[in-house]
Amino acid sequence: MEIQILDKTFVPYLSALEIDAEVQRLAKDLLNDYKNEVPVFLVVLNGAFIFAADLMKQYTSAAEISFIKMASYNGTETTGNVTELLGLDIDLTNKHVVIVEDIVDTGNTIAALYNLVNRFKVKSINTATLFFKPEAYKQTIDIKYTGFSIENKFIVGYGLDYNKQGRNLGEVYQIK
Ligand SMILES: O=P(O)(O)OC[C@H]1O[C@H](OP(=O)(O)OP(=O)(O)O)[C@H](O)[C@@H]1O
Ligand SMILES: Nc1nc2[nH]cnc2c(=O)[nH]1
Repeated sequence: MEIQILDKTFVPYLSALEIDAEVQRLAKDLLNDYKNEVPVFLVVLNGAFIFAADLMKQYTSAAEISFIKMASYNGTETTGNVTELLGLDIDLTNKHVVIVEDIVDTGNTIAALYNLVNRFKVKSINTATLFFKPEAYKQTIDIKYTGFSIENKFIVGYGLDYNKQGRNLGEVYQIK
């Protein structure tokens, strides 16, 4: 069923079951690749909060979890200007870092995060994102753990907002 958020209409795109299956697959891949390490999951607020909670519950091995708040979107458009709103509170030296994002779109946010994380001498850095928009991506950084590769249309739900609303939807909707 269509939904209305503020001035925009959205149509159902991915069900809670489909999302859950993909989160499970990503957790399995991460568990397999980091089985001999204690990775630091760096969760990018706000959008990644639901994905990160579900992913971390299924990452049943030793890990550190920390948060950073970045923002660049205003409505459905990127401002192209990524700002750090809540900084890093841990030392990443010698750590295996996994950035946890809800969505990689233009890649501006990921590029800014890699610059920030690479200020430390980290052992490795990778990204786990639930959504990836290949047609919008402008960076060369490899996104190793990708859930859904989606078309270049605005989505909401499961943590992702439209003008601050819609984050609490359990399913994902696409703009009509
Ligand atoms: O690849 P990009 O074009 O940079 O887009 C991706 C970013 O956009 C969203 O954040 P937003 O700036 O909307 O902040 P939010 O997480 O607080 O919603 C999303 O959570 C990513 O961090
Ligand atoms: N809510 C939302 N935020 C985004 N940030 C970058 N792309 C998107 C998108 O499609 N939806």
